[in-house]
Amino acid sequence: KPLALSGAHVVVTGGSSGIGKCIAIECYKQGAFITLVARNEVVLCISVDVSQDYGQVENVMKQAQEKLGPVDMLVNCAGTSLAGKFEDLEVSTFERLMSVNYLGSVYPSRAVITTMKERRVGRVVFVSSQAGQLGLFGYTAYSSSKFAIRGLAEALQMEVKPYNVYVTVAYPPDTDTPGFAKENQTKPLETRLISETTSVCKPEQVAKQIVKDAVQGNFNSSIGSDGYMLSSLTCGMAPVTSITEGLQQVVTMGLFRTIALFYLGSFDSIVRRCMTQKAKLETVDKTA
Ligand SMILES: NC(=O)C1=CN([C@@H]2O[C@H](COP(=O)(O)OP(=O)(O)OC[C@H]3O[C@@H](n4cnc5c(N)ncnc54)[C@H](OP(=O)(O)O)[C@@H]3O)[C@@H](O)[C@H]2O)C=CC1
Ligand SMILES: CCCCCCCCCCCCCCCC(=O)[C@@H](N)CO
Repeated sequence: KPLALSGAHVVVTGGSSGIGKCIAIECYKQGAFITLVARNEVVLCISVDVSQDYGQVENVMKQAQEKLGPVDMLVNCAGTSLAGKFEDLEVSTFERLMSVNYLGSVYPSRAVITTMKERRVGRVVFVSSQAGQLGLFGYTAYSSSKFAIRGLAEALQMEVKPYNVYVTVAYPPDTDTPGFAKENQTKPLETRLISETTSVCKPEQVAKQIVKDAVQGNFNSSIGSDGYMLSSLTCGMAPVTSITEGLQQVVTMGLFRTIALFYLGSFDSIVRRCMTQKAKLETVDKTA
């Protein structure tokens, strides 16, 4: 049964910018009471780093529940990205992305889940990425933190389903946000060229889709035809929301794997081309 957003209490982490901000606005439009959680302070916002200390996060959730009542829907959207070759990324970057993207989703969820189970009401939304469905050049640190979210979500969904609590994992493509602009400042050429396979989405559009899927209790939330293909192809042992979804996965699997092989071939050739290009430039530099 869909969750009625009118009068519901929705907590959005990462709600001060980009996709999270748009999700908050979308839920507000549908009549929900909103708590925003981020480090910077904006309207109606509680300031906390979601990845630092569990006690702090638990406190923030308590505060939010005292003000606006029990949380009906939690959207874990706080996250960050840094692209670079494996050998160029600092080890501390791996730790930071895992903290913010993975633990930053564990803490808020852990703080609200007991009440959701008791009330037999709730939605927990995780914002992964298309880069959480396949590993790409430049995303050794980012992709792993986004893959981790999927494992968490699958295990949690199996635990809480009998309590009428539903988990959604969203896999957005590149989306036009301040975070995306920042990521692009240091993105390797290979990563940029490969990512240009899919077009850049508007955050409002991504937010609308995520809210819709969360309200309906869909485990998977994706956007566009490549998003649809990726989700179908990588369904693995993910929970299935409807018979139609399951049938579609079964029927399309072979076809989508075939298409994927062509994409993989083109990604490898992009990487190879960039490598020979760089080698050429280096010999030119040396002879000059
Ligand atoms: N834009 C894109 O191309 C895509 C983004 N995504 C994912 O969507 C989510 C949102 O991305 P986007 O809108 O681009 O990001 P932005 O960088 O625009 O916004 C990130 C939000 O997260 C908050 N945040 C970051 N770190 C922390 C922290 N440690 N504690 C609390 N809040 C934090 C920021 O607030 P503050 O700085 O105030 O703390 C801000 O509100 C991320 O998880 C990202 O990985 C997925 C696919 C594509
Ligand atoms: C049948 C198979 C179809 C295959 C299509 C494959 C397309 C792959 C493109 C992946 C782009 C990566 C987006 C990462 C966005 C992100 O999370 C960052 N921008 C965050 O800032």
